[in-house]
Amino acid sequence: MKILVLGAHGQVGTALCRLLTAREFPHLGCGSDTLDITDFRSVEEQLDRFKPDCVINCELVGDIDSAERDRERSDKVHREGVENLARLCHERDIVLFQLSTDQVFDGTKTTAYSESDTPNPVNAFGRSLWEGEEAIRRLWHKHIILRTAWVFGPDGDNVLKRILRQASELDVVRVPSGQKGCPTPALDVARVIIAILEQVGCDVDPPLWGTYHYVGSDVTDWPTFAETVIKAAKSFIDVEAEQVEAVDPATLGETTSRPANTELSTRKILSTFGIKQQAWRRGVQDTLKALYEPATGTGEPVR
Ligand SMILES: NC(=O)C1=CN([C@@H]2O[C@H](COP(=O)(O)OP(=O)(O)OC[C@H]3O[C@@H](n4cnc5c(N)ncnc54)[C@H](OP(=O)(O)O)[C@@H]3O)[C@@H](O)[C@H]2O)C=CC1
Ligand SMILES: Cc1cn([C@H]2C[C@H](O)[C@@H](COP(=O)(O)OP(=O)(O)O[C@H]3O[C@@H](C)C(=O)[C@@H](O)[C@H]3O)O2)c(=O)[nH]c1=O
Repeated sequence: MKILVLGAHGQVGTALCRLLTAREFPHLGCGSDTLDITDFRSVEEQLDRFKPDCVINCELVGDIDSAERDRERSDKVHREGVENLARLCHERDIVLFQLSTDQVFDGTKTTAYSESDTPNPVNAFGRSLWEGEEAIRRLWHKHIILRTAWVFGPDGDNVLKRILRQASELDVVRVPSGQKGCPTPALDVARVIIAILEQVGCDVDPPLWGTYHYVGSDVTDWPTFAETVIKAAKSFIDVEAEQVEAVDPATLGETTSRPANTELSTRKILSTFGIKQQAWRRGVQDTLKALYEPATGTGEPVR
């Protein structure tokens, strides 16, 4: 199977390309410098040049606050770009693997969201990704939409790295209160993508196309995540921070509302593909090793 990875220089894209190389999958990774998803002509040309069997879209523009400030940009990448991609994949019979987000849900549920729960995004970011998902469902049945959340890892920028920066400089690490979710190591997302691809590539009957959730176990909040990171980091670096404080998100510069609870259920991915959730705490250890012991960290921890 020949694979085209879009967003190849991001957290998930980097981990994925590394794994694809290690497992000898023929693939091509493109960053925004080589392929801008909003340049419809270039996307078409690249598909016709490389002729992939599968496109994995790991693109993401900005974050939740920047998507709110520049809705047009967010719509262009997450909705229009994805819609175009789905149309082109349909025309060429290419499997489309799209990553999506917990932010499609409104957070009012008190238990975990399953794939059959109806999305109701509360911010522009979640809305544009949800509309991108819907375009795929409308246009091309040979797709996998994989929703994940709170992604962290050694590559790119993320909350874990922000916490480490604060912890090495300040006495108190401040993180947002009032949000529950499931942190997910980027490397685990990459492994899950490959595990799914290996199975959908086998022409199983009934077909396994559709929407799935994968997140790390178990559900937590930012203060608990920060405490875990700081405790683990003490084995690797000098840590100043003695305390984690949960604060009003607005005081950290958050200008956009986030859902209060985005716990995602992973029952469907387990029952369909046999993919088990991994503990995010393990991912914290692995990430710290990859950051501070790069010579011993292979990027693919042994489980
Ligand atoms: N990060 C998270 O917490 C979560 C992520 N996800 C999903 O996982 C996926 C990967 O996320 P993650 O790896 O963290 O994202 P990153 O922000 O780390 O990487 C996204 C990549 O997308 C590329 N990109 C942005 N705009 C364009 C464009 N117009 N054309 C082509 N490429 C573009 C950027 O490329 P370049 O660097 O070359 O500019 C960037 O490297 C996303 O689809 C996202 O929806 C879901 C839930 C949570
Ligand atoms: C800038 C800053 C933010 N924060 C807060 C803001 C936010 O509530 C939390 C997480 O920040 P993030 O940058 O991950 O962004 P945020 O945009 O909240 O997170 C989301 O990203 C998108 C892509 C998703 O799909 C979600 O699953 C989720 O991971 O950290 C700090 O604690 N310290 C800081 O210095």
